[in-house]
Amino acid sequence: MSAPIAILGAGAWGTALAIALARDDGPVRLWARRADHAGWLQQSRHNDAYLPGARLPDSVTVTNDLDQATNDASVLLVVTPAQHVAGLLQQLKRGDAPLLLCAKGIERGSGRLLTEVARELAPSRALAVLSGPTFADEVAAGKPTAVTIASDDDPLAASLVARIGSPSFRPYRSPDPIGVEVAGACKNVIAIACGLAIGAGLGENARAALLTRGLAETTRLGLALGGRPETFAGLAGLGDLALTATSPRSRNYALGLALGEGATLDELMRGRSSVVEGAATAGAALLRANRHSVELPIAQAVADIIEGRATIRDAMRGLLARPFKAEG
Ligand SMILES: NC(=O)C1=CN([C@@H]2O[C@H](COP(=O)(O)OP(=O)(O)OC[C@H]3O[C@@H](n4cnc5c(N)ncnc54)[C@H](O)[C@@H]3O)[C@@H](O)[C@H]2O)C=CC1
Ligand SMILES: O=C(CO)COP(=O)(O)O
Repeated sequence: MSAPIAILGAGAWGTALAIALARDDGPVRLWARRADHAGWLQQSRHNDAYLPGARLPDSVTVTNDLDQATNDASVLLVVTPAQHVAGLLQQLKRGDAPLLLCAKGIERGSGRLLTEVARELAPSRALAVLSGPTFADEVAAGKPTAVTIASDDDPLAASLVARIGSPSFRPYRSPDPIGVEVAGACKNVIAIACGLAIGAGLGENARAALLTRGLAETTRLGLALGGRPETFAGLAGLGDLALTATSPRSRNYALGLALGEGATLDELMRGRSSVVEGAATAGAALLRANRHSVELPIAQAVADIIEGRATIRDAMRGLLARPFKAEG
């Protein structure tokens, strides 16, 4: 029997990962923040609030007790929204089980990548990052999916691939956690921009241009932070962008689409429980990029719209008025 895997966060993605990783030979523990939610999940085996239609296998135990979830676990998957990762890590006891960071975002206010947050708050633990084109409902349904697992520690990445991989959930190893993180965080911002373009009637040419130039600016930021160029053409880069920035099933793209069609951010966020990571990451990515003198025009436009500094029309006009330059 393998050691338990702990999945910290019982939203759509944590639930889908629990289902994908459940095996007869190794228990999975799923930690939910709220006791009532944990109790309901454990009893009903369904997560109607975040992933309707999926069923938790019997080898998954749900708890809201963090110590119980993490005790003796071989690895802790961190699957809360990015802005809550620091809060979660602060509650973790010291330990040496590695962290596999599965959230996609950059910390608002500090501009920190999640590996940087984890290095500061959980210094005793080895780190890896999981990212890629992964709609949670498809993973939960066992549809074929490929992801990147990246770590500076190659034996750790290899052991995670061996434990997590299956014919329908195929992890590829990468030595570039920084590139993978930057790609996964920024694709949400670019997806908002692509939704905005379609919602505002600018057309599919405009969306393709935003997607491509969005990947170029993401790559610039990633390289400035120490990432590798090939990562941005991989699953966590182009792969996830192709999925998220073209599908109304993406929450980020759908937010942009609705804003472009005239809804207000207030209307779209009011009473909402599911996360739209790109809304917070747009400003956080800019903050980080400014420190490295990297220009992110598309993220700037998205942040200006989301943070109320520009109308969609003015922000898009600003992008179109930029000087012509060499591609790259
Ligand atoms: N849903 C998806 O298809 C995928 C999501 N992700 C990433 O996984 C992360 C989690 O997303 P989802 O599971 O989709 O979220 P979700 O929108 O389904 O659920 C939100 C989750 O956040 C939790 N939460 C709210 N406030 C919190 C707090 N203060 N502290 C801790 N947790 C809190 C809620 O309890 C809930 O579990 C995000 O970074 C997302 O980008 C990555 C790949 C796929
Ligand atoms: O990260 C995702 C797919 O890879 C999910 O995207 P959304 O958060 O935009 O729904």
